[in-house]
Amino acid sequence: MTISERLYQAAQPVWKECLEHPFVKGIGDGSLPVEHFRYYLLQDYLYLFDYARVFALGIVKSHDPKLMQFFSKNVDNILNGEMKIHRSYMERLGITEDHVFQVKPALKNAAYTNYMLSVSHAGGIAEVLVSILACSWSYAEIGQVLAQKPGAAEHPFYGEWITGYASSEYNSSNQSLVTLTDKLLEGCSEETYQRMEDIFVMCSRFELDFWEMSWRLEP
Ligand SMILES: Cc1ncc(CN)c(N)n1
Repeated sequence: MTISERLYQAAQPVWKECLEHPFVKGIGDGSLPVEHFRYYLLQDYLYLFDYARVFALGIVKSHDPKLMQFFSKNVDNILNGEMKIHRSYMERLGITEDHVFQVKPALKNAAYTNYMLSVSHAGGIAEVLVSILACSWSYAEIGQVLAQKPGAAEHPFYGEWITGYASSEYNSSNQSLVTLTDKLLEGCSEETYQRMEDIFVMCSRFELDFWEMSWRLEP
């Protein structure tokens, strides 16, 4: 098995809980109350700024110009790509960016982003990659699974979120992270792999926490 296949298998029990979470199922069948999604949208917009900072640490920690360009492109993909989904919903919900910046990150949101930033500051490129990979990959999987539900991608409100994360653009960006992770960690010691798996599974658990936090509208 490749490194990424081992990581994927290690996180499957948690990702299965994410796919079965009522918040995620509510997006898939259109039953999610909009106020829950509104809460999630605000928290996730704040989250993505820190997520972009983790990618920026990849630039700081790289000595290979090609790697710096890779991480720089991903910072742009978030700030000017993925966040377009959020800005579109903000417009539909009448939320200004000024309002978003008055919102405080919820406890579990701050815990997640500070964990990713902490392991990435302390570690090297590999730690940066595996801390962002659970985020990127779990959403690619959720997007693909929800898009296969009859009518889900056509839902007048949640369809845009589903098609965004099921898009070939998002999935090819995710695949580039998977490929780079396998390349950088190929032949690593079992001790190094275990350290990476611990980070990947921890971030997967934070992903599940983020859905639960959004379902319960937690402060
Ligand atoms: C909490 C979270 N995790 C992952 C993603 C997908 N980049 C996201 N937008 N938000």
